[in-house]
Amino acid sequence: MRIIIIGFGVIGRGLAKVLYKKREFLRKNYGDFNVVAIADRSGAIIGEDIDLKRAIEVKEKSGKIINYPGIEKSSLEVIKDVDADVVVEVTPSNLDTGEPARTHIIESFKHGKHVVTANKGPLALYFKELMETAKRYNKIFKFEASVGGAMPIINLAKETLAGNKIISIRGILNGTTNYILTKMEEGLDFETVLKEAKELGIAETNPYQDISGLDTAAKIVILANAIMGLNKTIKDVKVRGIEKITPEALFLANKRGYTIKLIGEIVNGYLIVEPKLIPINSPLNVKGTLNVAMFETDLAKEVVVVGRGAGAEETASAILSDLISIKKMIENES
Ligand SMILES: NC(=O)C1=CN([C@@H]2O[C@H](COP(=O)(O)OP(=O)(O)OC[C@H]3O[C@@H](n4cnc5c(N)ncnc54)[C@H](OP(=O)(O)O)[C@@H]3O)[C@@H](O)[C@H]2O)C=CC1
Ligand SMILES: N[C@@H](CC=O)C(=O)O
Ligand code: NA
Repeated sequence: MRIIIIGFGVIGRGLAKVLYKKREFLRKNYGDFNVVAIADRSGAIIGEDIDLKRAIEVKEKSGKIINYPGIEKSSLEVIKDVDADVVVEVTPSNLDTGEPARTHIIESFKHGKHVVTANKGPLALYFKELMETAKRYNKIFKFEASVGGAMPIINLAKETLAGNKIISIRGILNGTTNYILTKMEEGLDFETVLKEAKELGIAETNPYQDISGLDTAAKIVILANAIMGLNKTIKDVKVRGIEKITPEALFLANKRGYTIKLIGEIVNGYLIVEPKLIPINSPLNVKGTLNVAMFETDLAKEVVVVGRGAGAEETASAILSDLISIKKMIENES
């Protein structure tokens, strides 16, 4: 499989590290996964035998992939010109415009590439358009990493819960805010923990998206559209974040047998994100960067999934599973 990586930040490099580290395991079990181009805002490297280890080192040391050395080529030129099977789109989620990812994804389909993304922006703003474009160009579009990181949720609903009517979903879908609330519950202050979250690489490029609840809002829009057949955008979500939650509030909640969690929920067609009091013994009371989702379904009844919602390797796990799934689909077709 020939792969183009657009975006070489925490997640792009995380995927490159996993493809490098597990290359023998992957070759033995699934065949070859060859990265033939990597692009960031400085330019791109293109080649049949890119040294992923060196590409990661150059990026981490200098911040620019062009120092590999690479060439001054835009992401769009890479998408159009490079022969590849799939584009992995992992640029920042822009929840106002969905760009540059929306254009990257559409141009990938138009130029014969399947797409795997972790980017919530275009999915939360232009879901219907992207799905229709993928269909028009007969391309596969997978985005498991966009909701809950490593936590299986989209593919779980589409495959293992296939045939079920998903009546409601509620859960914790943002690892950064859950990490912050967990550490504040241990007495640490907000600013200290937000700094830690950024250093862990779990926060958004613009962490306001995490704190404000907008990242969670984007994710419940993706779930509503992708697995509940609704047609929503982020503008349909009632959103409140954790800006006003203090260690004192958490302490008082704990004294009464509760904790406070940022909950996203889809129920009766309504999409809501807000901090909620959760009983200490609830399945929703998960810690750190963990995410949790509680499905209510007609046949399987209640289903709860838990997993790490953020992080380089964790998110790369979801991207890799989508890549493997596409590889199997295109090999079965040939
Ligand atoms: N971090 C996490 O745990 C998770 C993140 N995600 C999503 O994954 C995506 C990437 O996140 P993350 O890696 O953390 O973000 P980073 O900010 O670490 O990396 C973003 C990368 O995109 C590059 N980029 C920006 N604009 C362009 C462009 N026009 N063309 C090519 N490259 C571009 C940046 O380039 P440059 O380096 O030159 O600035 C950078 O390399 C986001 O959409 C995020 O929401 C999803 C799940 C988990
Ligand atoms: N910033 C996000 C990353 C994954 O989507 C989070 O903290 O969950
Ligand atoms: Na996921």
